[in-house]
Amino acid sequence: MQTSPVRHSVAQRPVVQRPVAQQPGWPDTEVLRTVKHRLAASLPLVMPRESDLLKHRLAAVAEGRAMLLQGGDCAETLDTSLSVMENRLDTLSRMAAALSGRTALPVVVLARMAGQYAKPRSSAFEARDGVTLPSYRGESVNGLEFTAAARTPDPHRMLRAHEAAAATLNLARALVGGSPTTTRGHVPEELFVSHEALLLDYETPLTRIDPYSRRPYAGSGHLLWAGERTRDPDGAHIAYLAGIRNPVAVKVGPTAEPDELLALIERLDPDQEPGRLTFVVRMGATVVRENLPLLVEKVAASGARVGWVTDPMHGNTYTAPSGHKTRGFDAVLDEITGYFDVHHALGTHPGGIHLEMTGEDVTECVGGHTGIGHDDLATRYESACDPRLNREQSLELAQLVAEIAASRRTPATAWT
Ligand SMILES: O=C[C@H](O)[C@H](O)COP(=O)(O)O
Ligand SMILES: C=C(OP(=O)(O)O)C(=O)O
Repeated sequence: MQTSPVRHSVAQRPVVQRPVAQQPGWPDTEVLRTVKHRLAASLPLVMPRESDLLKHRLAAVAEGRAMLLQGGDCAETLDTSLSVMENRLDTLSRMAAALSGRTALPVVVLARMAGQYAKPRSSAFEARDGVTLPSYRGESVNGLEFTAAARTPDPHRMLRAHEAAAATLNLARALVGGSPTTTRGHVPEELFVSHEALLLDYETPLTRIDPYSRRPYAGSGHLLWAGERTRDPDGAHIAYLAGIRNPVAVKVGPTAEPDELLALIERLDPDQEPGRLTFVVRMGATVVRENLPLLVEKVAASGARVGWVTDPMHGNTYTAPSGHKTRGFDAVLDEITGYFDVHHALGTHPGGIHLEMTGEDVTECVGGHTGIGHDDLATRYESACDPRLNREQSLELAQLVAEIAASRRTPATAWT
């Protein structure tokens, strides 16, 4: 019989009563309560010692001795397949090899996977042809189909998401542990998983007390992050992240002020624990050079030891004439270049990259050497939410980032 040393859920203990942004309006609180009890009784997906190991690896990123490659779907679906998993891991592995080969730094691979089932939305509702329904918020909340039935939030979906996460992680671990003759292509040597800690009704029941350290850890993934829309230092998401011992990250958008980052550091990393906190900058190519320097300067001056990473996707989204949400490869590259330039000028370590990407040949982002244009978007647009770089675009970008990183060495980067 499988036993787990981490089985005491803290699900029913309210972390703190605070405003909770971006939560679904569950129609039936009794069903919600039952589902939370079932999640609380289920096995965790990851173990505290694995999260501690990731924290240790991320300390090397924060200290300029390693780079982070974080990537995966915008919104995972429940129907992933073996070949999609293999292609994703193979692509991540090749990207890591490109980064590592050119910079001579180890690369920590952190998949957006096995938990990326909940999405924050700009608008709570979507209107089509005079019909208004709740926006799609990810597979753990409601369905993508534009019908009232599919769009009504259903707490049972959290159980299905948990099952899908377990199956995904199980397969990923098998692929990572498998020999090259039993798996197709490359796999990262060591794999960690991450997702946005958006749905507190999912995260809280899966939070467990580690019997060894007696401290709470998220059992749903190795690293959890707070998004741009839920990073209020006084909000419930930051209170939740403050209460767990996993490594955590926070997205930093164009409106972020130095004082907000200092407040986040105070809440999330008061002991200045190496690897505990990473800031993921997603400002947009047009503002990163202007807005980022002050933030990095003020954080560095505070003595905090956070890691910095660029997410060049979320600040560069626009709607193509066909109506598809898309991102341009050139803007993505421009934001990365600006981000590395800022760190180079300040003598700080740029840390790495966070991407929405897939190993499939989808047509969701435009540009890159294969020349995907607006007219191609409809050919294979499969994302349930935001557009991802496809396999060729991801590999091309990794080569270019490796060149940028290698040509902008900073004193804070412990180059060999
Ligand atoms: O991945 C991200 C968010 O959920 C997304 O960018 C929000 O998209 P929206 O502006 O279409 O709601
Ligand atoms: C929603 C996301 O990003 P952000 O919070 O930066 O908008 C995301 O990474 O899925």
